[in-house]
Amino acid sequence: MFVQPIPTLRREADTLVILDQTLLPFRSATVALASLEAAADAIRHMQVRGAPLIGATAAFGVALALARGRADDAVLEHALAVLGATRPTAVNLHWALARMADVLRPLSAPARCAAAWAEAEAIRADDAATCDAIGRHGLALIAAIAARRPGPVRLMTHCNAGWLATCGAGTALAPVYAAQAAGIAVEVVVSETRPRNQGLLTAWELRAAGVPHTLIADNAAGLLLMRGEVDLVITGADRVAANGDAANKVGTYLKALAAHAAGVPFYIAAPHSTLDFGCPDGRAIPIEDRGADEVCRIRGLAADATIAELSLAPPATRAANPAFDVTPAALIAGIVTERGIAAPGHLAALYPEQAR
Ligand SMILES: CSC[C@@H](O)[C@@H](O)C(=O)COP(=O)(O)O
Repeated sequence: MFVQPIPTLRREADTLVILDQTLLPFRSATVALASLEAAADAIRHMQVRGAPLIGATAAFGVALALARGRADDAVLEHALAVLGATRPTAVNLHWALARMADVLRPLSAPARCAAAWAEAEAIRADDAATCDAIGRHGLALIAAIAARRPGPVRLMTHCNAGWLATCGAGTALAPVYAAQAAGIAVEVVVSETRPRNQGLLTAWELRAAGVPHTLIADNAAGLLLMRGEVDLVITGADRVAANGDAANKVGTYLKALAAHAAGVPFYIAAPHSTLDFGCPDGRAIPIEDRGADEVCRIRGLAADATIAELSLAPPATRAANPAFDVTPAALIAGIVTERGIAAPGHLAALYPEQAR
């Protein structure tokens, strides 16, 4: 089982201790969240991020709400509503809250608090096990390429779908860590992922794990794919529709298009909590619009080692910031799940109970 070098979240007494991802890759620090509002803010402001981790944090957010006073219906429903409105695209958020609601609604108020902590912890543990299973299935893709030719397998990814985004090994990076454990050489091409630069988080975790990697500007991905410098692309997802269309961090679609044109297989790695059979196709997936500030400003480490923010654009520049895009199923070679790899249109066969 993959062990996170620093837990992305953990319960400590009646608080939730998270690794604050807004400080990475510059500084690694944890923060203790003690209330519903603190948990909701941590999700909104991306102190925690990545679809599975957002879901787990929301589950613990419900426990925090119930631990702070009365655990009656009004408190529970308020917590579910506040957390449910934090970020719109990752369906894991709604999946986790629905799981909490199913367990907690039938209980009496006095029984709810302990049950909420227990269920949140179960969601955390399930996610860790799920990531390991995704790693095992994705490893087969990497091993097949390694068996065909000498040299390291060259894998491209986008955003951060590693351990930082989950409670375990990650989704897209779980096969990379599994390959490393199996002694198969892998090199990862990491795209920067403007505007929030989650690719820098990927570079940070790969560096710590000793996995060779190269950071590229997002716009360099097409050239590398066209030149045959990449063997396969694997990204995570925030929501996969019933037909296999997959929403992920903005820029994923362009990589899938370029991979398709270059004949390079493009895979999505996603757990059951990311599958939304209620969405018939990608057009029904809500796309988060974040503030223009994220496009017009940039954070970095200043010469005095403080984290500094700089303006990139002239004042009052109008900027749009759609945070996700949708890759059509036709561009996806397969979806790597904890139950195996499915062709995008065949997810229901792997998850009949969810598809019903
Ligand atoms: C295992 S995480 C998969 C996705 O959640 C990830 O690729 C992504 O898009 C994260 O977006 P973020 O905005 O950083 O939460």
